[in-house]
Amino acid sequence: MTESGPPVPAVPQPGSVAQQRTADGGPDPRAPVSDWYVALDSGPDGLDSAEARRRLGTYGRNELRRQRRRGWGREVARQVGHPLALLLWVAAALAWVAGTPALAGAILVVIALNALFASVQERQAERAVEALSRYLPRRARVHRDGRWQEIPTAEIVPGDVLAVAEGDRISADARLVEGSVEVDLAALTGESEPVHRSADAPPGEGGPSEAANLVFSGTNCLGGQARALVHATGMRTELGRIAALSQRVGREESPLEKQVRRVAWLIAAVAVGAGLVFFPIGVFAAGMPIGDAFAFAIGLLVANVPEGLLPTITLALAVGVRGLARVGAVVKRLSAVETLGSTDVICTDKTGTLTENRMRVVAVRAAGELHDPAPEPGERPDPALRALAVAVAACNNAERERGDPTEVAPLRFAADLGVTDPGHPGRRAQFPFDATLRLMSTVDDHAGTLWLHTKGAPEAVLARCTRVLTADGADRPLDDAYRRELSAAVTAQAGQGRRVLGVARRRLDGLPARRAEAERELSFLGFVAMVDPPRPEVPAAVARCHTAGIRIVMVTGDHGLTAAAIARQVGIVHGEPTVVTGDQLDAMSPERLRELLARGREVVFARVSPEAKLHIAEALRANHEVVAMTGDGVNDAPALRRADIGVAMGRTGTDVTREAATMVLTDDNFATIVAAVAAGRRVYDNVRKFILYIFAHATPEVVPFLVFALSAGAVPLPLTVLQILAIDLGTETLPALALGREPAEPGLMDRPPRRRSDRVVDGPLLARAWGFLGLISAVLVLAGFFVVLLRAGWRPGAPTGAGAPLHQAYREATTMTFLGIVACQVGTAFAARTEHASLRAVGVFSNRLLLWGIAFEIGFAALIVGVPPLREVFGTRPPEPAVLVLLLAYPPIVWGADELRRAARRHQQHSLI
Ligand SMILES: Nc1ncnc2c1ncn2[C@@H]1O[C@H](COP(=O)(O)OP(=O)(O)OP(=O)(O)O)[C@@H](O)[C@H]1O
Repeated sequence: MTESGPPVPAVPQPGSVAQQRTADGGPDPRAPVSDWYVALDSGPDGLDSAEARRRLGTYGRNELRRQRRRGWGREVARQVGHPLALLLWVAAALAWVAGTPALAGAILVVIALNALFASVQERQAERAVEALSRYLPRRARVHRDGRWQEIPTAEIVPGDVLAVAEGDRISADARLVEGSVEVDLAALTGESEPVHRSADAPPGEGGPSEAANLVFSGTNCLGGQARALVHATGMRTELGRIAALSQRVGREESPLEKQVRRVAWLIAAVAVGAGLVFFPIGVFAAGMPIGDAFAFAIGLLVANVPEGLLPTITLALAVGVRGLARVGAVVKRLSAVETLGSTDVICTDKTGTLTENRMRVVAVRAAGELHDPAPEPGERPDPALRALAVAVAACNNAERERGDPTEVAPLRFAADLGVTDPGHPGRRAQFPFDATLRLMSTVDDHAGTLWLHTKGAPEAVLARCTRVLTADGADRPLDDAYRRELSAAVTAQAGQGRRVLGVARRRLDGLPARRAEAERELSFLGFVAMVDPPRPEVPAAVARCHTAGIRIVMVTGDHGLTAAAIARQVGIVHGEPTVVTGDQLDAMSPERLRELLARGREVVFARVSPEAKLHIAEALRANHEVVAMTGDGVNDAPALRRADIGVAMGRTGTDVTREAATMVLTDDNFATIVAAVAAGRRVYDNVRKFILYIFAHATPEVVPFLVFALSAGAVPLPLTVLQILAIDLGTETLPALALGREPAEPGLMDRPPRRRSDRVVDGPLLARAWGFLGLISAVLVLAGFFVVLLRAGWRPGAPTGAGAPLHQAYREATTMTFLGIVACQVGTAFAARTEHASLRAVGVFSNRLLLWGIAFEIGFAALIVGVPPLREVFGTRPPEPAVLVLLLAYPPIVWGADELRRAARRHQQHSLI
């Protein structure tokens, strides 16, 4: 292979694979491996970096190209055809037919602006989700330059030799050249039943996905280990061909969005109803000209159809997603943000999530003697201690500083005793760690003698031991009394929160065929006990959960006492928790489990197999709790899928769990889950804030109209159609958006989780919006209106139409109403910033965007009132300065009243406690 050589074709080479391709053009799996190496100009050692780089240039990155996004035109067209927009189209048509083309034009502008706005928001939301892949770079192990290297999967090229191991998501199409694996082809075939793929398997009949020696991009390895020769990458893979993943990021509507959609329709119906009711009242009771009444009815309808609500919520969720990614929690669905906020229970692993996963051996017991793991200088270990060190060094897949910490720590301990086994030259076979058996064994040839070395959970190891090694290196039978003594010694270590590994061995005469045959009649060598300190930030995060009414259930594969001790150390439990072991769990009926998990109980699950986690998730959900569950291994995937929020570990977790999870923690840290819950609560709160804000204007808009109607026209209409439109679709938009970015309110994590059944728009919200903020605003606004009219000498029933002497005063009065509503909405915006706390607690100026939004609101209103051509369009005329100054009082009155209301509520709640 030379750097300047011609590009290497992925498959075709005369006389080899090329001539044996299958009918659909794929390589023929029947060709021997040697032919494949030739065809791909590679070898068992893979490529060198220079060649790989060159091929990357030739074949491109190993990525699935996304289907092109919808173009702007189509996106806007979609928004223009949105059902709520259709309502506006009807209104525009009616306005046109009724002979008010100006209004029809205004409505068209509204439709266009809304469509544009919604498209921008949706795009931003989509981008936020797509950008998440940056936070979760996928990596793969390939053999290059004569050694195994980790590279980004996008850089895999045809000819690479790829390592495939349990939990990996396979990232290219490849031919197995060594080993065998269980794979889940669901992404390709839809079949989720795992299939066996082996380098030596005879290829099956049928399409390439049935070939028993091929693996494919996008499928998951559920077990085993293999090496594979990559033959297709990127869009040339089977997956690329069917383009299953090349679609846009899937987006299902979240419950919140569904609720809001329903609310939007309800309000639209109310708006239409209001328009319909107004028309006859305007014409018959108030004697309005039919055309004016019609125009006003349409205006009322247009102003109140909440067409911007849904995209705004989508954007708020997307902003939440982006914020979460920054704190280390990558969520894969927008709706997850919202679910997170209502989390009732977090089921968490222990190792690595609550603890640092940095193990250190602190005690060793061999031949009945407890040793300090650090030997005195020059000390020579006795034969039993040495045998133990040899066993843990051999039965180990870590390198000195790299690998599973449960393996690194014993390896370091053995090295301190002068025992190492780098590269395991004598290893003949391996039974990898099995989380259900809790054992790992290797068969090692040491100086011509074949040994089985086993390490694992002490009770699992002891159950397979019949003998024990004594200090002088002799074997003696393991009697019951000694068994009890050993168990007590293990218990003493576990009770201090230590992880204990039992170690044993057996002399073999030949390679055992099956695991059960090998792991029996062992000779017990002793145990090592390790500490794994809790992460420093965890106790505070646990305390935060408790004040937030969120329960934490520890679910671990570790010993019950170890689990309980760590749970106590980090504050998850306070007294003696109920410790339920995996065996007890398996024997339990679903009802009993539900009862056990009922609220208020302190439960720790220990020695639990990953499969049992599924039952825990199910029981909690059956108790109507919203469950977040962590996991890292392949077998955790079903439980993660079953939980409301499956949480995978980004660092130590497997690709398979990451795939199954809703949220991936880039730092594996429990505290990040809690931060994510807080973020979820904040997003939900903010959605309520802007709904409150945009609902509040309804009262000051509708009450003047009621006054007009009830007075049978003696009081003129205090607001014109276009002025209503200017408020609802102009001045108010930016402050509403800014409320979606509010910082968290103090006390966010001091209240219990929201119930699943809670509605985002509920009675108290409506009462506050319409009955409190809205009503105060309506009173102020009407006061301003009447002040202007009365100062001009108006009396009820006096004509105010065009040409009447009072017409200019009437224009000033409607302008005062318009400005009054704007001013009140400024106060409402500040009030809406908090639901419970005082604004001082969050900081009056802490939401910069809102300040800009309000500046825009005031600027926009000033233009409408101040610029002569706009005055003509909107029918405005600036009132006298002496009246205008009244407006300055409106925001503080509205806001202050709400501050008092909140203070009173806080006081009431406080005295209830
Ligand atoms: N590499 C290993 N070799 C042998 N035994 C192991 C190994 N890793 C863990 N064990 C044993 O198996 C038990 C369960 O381990 P497992 O990996 O299932 O739990 P875990 O996932 O680390 O714990 P947690 O669920 O708290 O994260 C451990 O307590 C230990 O006794």
